[in-house]
Amino acid sequence: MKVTDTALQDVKLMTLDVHRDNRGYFLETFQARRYEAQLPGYQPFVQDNCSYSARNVVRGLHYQLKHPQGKLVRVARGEIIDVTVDVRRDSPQFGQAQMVAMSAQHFTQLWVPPGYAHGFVVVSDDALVEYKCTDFYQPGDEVCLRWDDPALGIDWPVSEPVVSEKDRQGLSLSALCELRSVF
Ligand SMILES: Cc1cn([C@H]2C[C@H](O)[C@@H](COP(=O)(O)OP(=O)(O)O[C@H]3O[C@@H](C)C(=O)[C@@H](O)[C@H]3O)O2)c(=O)[nH]c1=O
Repeated sequence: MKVTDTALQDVKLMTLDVHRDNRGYFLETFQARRYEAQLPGYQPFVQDNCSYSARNVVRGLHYQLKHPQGKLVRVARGEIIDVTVDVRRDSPQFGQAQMVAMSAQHFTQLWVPPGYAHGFVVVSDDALVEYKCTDFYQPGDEVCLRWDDPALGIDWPVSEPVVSEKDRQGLSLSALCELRSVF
């Protein structure tokens, strides 16, 4: 497994080792000892998620305030542009966002540590996104950062986004700063 730094501290892009033979291929998508050694802020995973989306679907940007989740994200089918935003209280890179292209074809995986908001847009006909989480889903603790807040400077590669009602109601980064001061 090759681990590559990204523009955001502690967010890592992995390229998985693929073992091919005449039957097809095999790959390890998680191995506790190896990931523990290589992922900053690693904690054991307690939940596995999977979402299926059509082209132009935007999900995010989500995080949990009191129970932040680290996420190990993999695209099992299709292609996405993954977006992470540092929302860690007191972080010097607070509010910084980055886009990372990920596809099933390239066998990549992204480590999004606790304290980062996460989302993605589907840029293929459809996409199956699987991710492991280091804490349980707690809807009452979830914060939704508005995906298209201009303050984030994210140039989403989508002209007709399909967005949930919840995500349309997301908070701006400045509203988040006010919320931050409460906790
Ligand atoms: C996230 C989640 C949702 N749900 C339910 C709630 C709701 O009825 C339905 C759809 O939920 P959402 O609209 O929040 O799904 P979605 O927009 O796909 O939410 C996900 O977005 C990506 C970007 C992430 O990073 C994830 O952590 C998660 O927040 O599934 C669970 O039961 N468990 C979960 O862990």
